[in-house]
Amino acid sequence: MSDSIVKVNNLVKRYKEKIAVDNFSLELKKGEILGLLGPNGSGKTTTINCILSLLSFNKGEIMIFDKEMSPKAYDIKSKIGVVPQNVAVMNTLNVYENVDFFCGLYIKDKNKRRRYVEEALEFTGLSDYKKYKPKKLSGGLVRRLNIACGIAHKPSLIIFDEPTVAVDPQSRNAILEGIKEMNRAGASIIYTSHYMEEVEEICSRIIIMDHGKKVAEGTANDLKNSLKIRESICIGMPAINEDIIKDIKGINHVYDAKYSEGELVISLDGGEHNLVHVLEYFNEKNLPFGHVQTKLPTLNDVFLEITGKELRD
Ligand SMILES: Nc1ncnc2c1ncn2[C@@H]1O[C@H](COP(=O)(O)OP(=O)(O)OP(=O)(O)O)[C@@H](O)[C@H]1O
Repeated sequence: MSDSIVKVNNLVKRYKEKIAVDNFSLELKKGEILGLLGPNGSGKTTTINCILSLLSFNKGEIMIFDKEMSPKAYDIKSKIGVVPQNVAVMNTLNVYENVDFFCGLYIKDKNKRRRYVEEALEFTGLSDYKKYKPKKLSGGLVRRLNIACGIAHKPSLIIFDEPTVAVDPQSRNAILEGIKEMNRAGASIIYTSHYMEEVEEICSRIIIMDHGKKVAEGTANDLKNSLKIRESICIGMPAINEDIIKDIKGINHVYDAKYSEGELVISLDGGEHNLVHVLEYFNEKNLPFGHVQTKLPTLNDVFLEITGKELRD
């Protein structure tokens, strides 16, 4: 078997006139956490649902564990864990029974199943809530239950579709740590999100989507290193004249300098010790200034440079 876990080739999915996924390809290799990052409506969930054969598609090919995926490929499905965007648990069952139900779809041996359910509850921090019905849990704990149900059968491929939407910071951190732990334990993971900080924190590789298309792919560093602007320096100033802006534009590696609303923003295309050079100039000219802040590029800057718009909602 190759080390390819999921391979999507030239996927096209239309909803009537609307093209939701447009010739999209991806490959998840063994041991990776692949991040699918894109704004709302960019096609992430549609792609995931096509990968899982929950949706039919118009064109393309989907291989999982080197086999063609199809709605009846039960041998493949038994090795996949899914944590859907919309919480999918049963309100009439308590926490333990929910996890036991989902685990029981794949694990028939009762003793093994009991152990797996206990491990999933422990892993998601739900051991103290076994008897609780979902309606009695906080939003963050329900999300953790959703995860426990998706991963209890110890799948080797796990797909998370925006698992931290509307989750408090403590549960969010627990979820992200848990995902890293599952990966260390051997699971290969696809993680969709529109939160760039999360994707950057946990993913070994990132694909950025927009309008159903792949617009960029690489590690977070690859993507940021591809930018023209590599650093920005923001300096608070009461006023500035055009000659000074012209001088600053002449400093080594300065790509642009703009002043608005009491702040000068200097963009740089590389170099080292840029702040020192800029402040030396300020000193030399005896220019008054307030706050000074340097900013490194983010994945939002990558998205902005490629698409001309912000990744954030
Ligand atoms: N059942 C449907 N019928 C018609 N259009 C749909 C349907 N489901 C999704 N779409 C459209 O397809 C596009 C992609 O949607 P999708 O839900 O895959 O995006 P997403 O990146 O997962 O967004 P979100 O983060 O909001 O879930 C959107 O324009 C959406 O409105």
